[in-house]
Amino acid sequence: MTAGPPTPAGPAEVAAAPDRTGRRVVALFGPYRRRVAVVAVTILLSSLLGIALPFLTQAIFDRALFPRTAEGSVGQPRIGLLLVLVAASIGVTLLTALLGVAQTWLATRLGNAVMRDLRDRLFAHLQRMELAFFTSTRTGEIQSRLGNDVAGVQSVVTDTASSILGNTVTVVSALVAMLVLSWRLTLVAVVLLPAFVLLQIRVGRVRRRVAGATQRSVADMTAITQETLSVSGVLLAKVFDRQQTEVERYSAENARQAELQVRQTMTGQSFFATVQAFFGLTPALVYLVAGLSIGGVFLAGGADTLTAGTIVAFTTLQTRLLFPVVQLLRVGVDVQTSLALFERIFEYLDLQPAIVERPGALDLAERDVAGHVRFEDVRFRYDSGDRAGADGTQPWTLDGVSLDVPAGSLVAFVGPSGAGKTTAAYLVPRLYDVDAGRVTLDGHDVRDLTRASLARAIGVVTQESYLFHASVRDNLRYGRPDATDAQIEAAARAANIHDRIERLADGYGTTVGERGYRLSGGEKQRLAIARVLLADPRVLILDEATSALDTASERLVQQALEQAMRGRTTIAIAHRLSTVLAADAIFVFDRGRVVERGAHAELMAQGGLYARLYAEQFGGGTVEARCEDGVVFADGDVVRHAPTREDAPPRDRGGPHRPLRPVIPA
Ligand SMILES: Nc1ncnc2c1ncn2[C@@H]1O[C@H](COP(=O)(O)OP(=O)(O)OP(=O)(O)O)[C@@H](O)[C@H]1O
Repeated sequence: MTAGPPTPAGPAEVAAAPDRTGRRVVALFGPYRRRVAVVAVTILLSSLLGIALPFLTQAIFDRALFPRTAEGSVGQPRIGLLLVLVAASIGVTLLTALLGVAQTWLATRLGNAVMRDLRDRLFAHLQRMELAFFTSTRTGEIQSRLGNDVAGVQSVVTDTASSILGNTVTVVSALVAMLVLSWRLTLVAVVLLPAFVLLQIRVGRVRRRVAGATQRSVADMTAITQETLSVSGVLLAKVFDRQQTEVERYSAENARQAELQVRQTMTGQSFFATVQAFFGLTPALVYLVAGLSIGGVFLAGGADTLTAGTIVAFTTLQTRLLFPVVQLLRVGVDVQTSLALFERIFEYLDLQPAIVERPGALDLAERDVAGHVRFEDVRFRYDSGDRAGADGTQPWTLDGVSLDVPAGSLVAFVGPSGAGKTTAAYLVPRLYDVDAGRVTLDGHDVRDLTRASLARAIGVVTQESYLFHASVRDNLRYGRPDATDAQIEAAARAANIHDRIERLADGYGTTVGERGYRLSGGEKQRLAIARVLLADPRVLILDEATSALDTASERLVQQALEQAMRGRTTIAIAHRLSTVLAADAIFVFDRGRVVERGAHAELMAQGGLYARLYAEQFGGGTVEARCEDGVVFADGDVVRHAPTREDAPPRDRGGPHRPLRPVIPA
């Protein structure tokens, strides 16, 4: 079974392995070891310089400003030494600032390189995922992981490493310096630190859980926005007057998210306030303990070392400790929070694409492809969660389909809606893979061919013609990137769209697609046909669906298709009379099986399902195609639906009146 999204490990499963996630995050920096080393050295240098300052301060106080004489009293200030020490302090401060700039530059570049790799990897990985993954995942969810989740870890990746390193070095060196100055005072200053670290780990865990929920809510909101604010979504909401419902749906999720954001931000705030308060109060405690020990009340023996300079230097160091300690505790929490986001990103990176190229796959040269397609006892089912049968298995969507499409022939797939025609056609370019049996191209199992050679050999024109937000020219060139302007124009002429393009404001340079010029369904389809003509595949898969076309462009599309089919193997999911009449073979699908096969006349003679469909869908040979706005008759007449009321008499457009049958989508 290849269809359906491969299931990633559930959140609980992933959450159980934070170490593994952490290791994977560290591994992201792997390719940049040298840059990491350079950043580490600059951080080390600037932290050490930072620690040098309090010692200079101590020297300024004890040796330059208030030097002790041999007798133990305070002597005259030593101006020469004072100048040297002040100059050194200024030098150290300036150097630290310069190093800070360099360090920020290096660390930002490093972090952004890692982020760039992560986004590239994720995007490339998603491109490799099979169609089934996208049909079963909300677009907004995918966009949110690539956008919001990756953006959410950005600051952690760009800042955390240097923050952890820088602050750790500062904390450790400050502690060492404080111990050198006075181990007794150091004890007072750090007595609660271990408790804070333990608490921080707990806070981080809670924050991580909240962050996971927040990101899921962000993804839900992106999905709602994407679904409802797209052109189709807005159109649907307007025609059913459901805009208020959509507003309420958005609003409910929005409220949930706002609450989660507040919870996420507030988790641990009181903890951080406590830490801050403790460190803020410590200098006072230090003065007290120092005073008591100098007075001999407390910490006997401390008086010798506790000079004014030492106490000033010590409290300077201790205040300097506050910021990095709080930063480290915060970073610890941030890292845990970001693990929740990383888990969501890795979850996608861990998805195994179900349809991949076999090692040593055959690269069929374009000129060697004849275009002979065969289905051999093919079985396939979607992993859609549809109701299973009594034996627990889902019914087959295609159940033992065998058929032969000789090179250069035109075959038509017909059958009731949902019979499996599109599914069968999609197995040829490997949009899905068979579960049993095989599909071959010129005798090679399609799974043994390289993706590139298969894509070169097979062209697909789907019901919905998708255009990118780009110029007409670039959209057409998607079919053959090296096509010349002359080739593009020739393809457009063959697809009956050249004249229309010429009438657009900027001709071939006009932007179409997503937010570009709105082309009609028929025009888009003709552009899609021109695109496939440019690619010039040996095999053409064609979903003819005419129900989305208007009668005016139907004839133009039909002519374009005739061009496209010429000289290549064509598998048409047929909705036109002319196609079934011209087909070398017709395969009639019903509930996943081919129930009838043969040319039109043979099938009519059998008087089975085809004969019935022919009577219904093609009006027994009078209807060429049923379109969005009416019916095109075989003799070229067009009858449109009444524009407003269903029961109004049909308007005649250039032909004799005929009773209008309801449009039956095939
Ligand atoms: N992505 C999917 N996931 C799950 N089930 C699907 C998916 N696509 C199609 N199906 C189901 O598979 C069956 C065959 O669908 P298919 O689109 O191949 O039919 P069809 O004959 O081409 O119909 P139509 O003429 O209406 O396009 C249907 O029951 C359909 O609901």
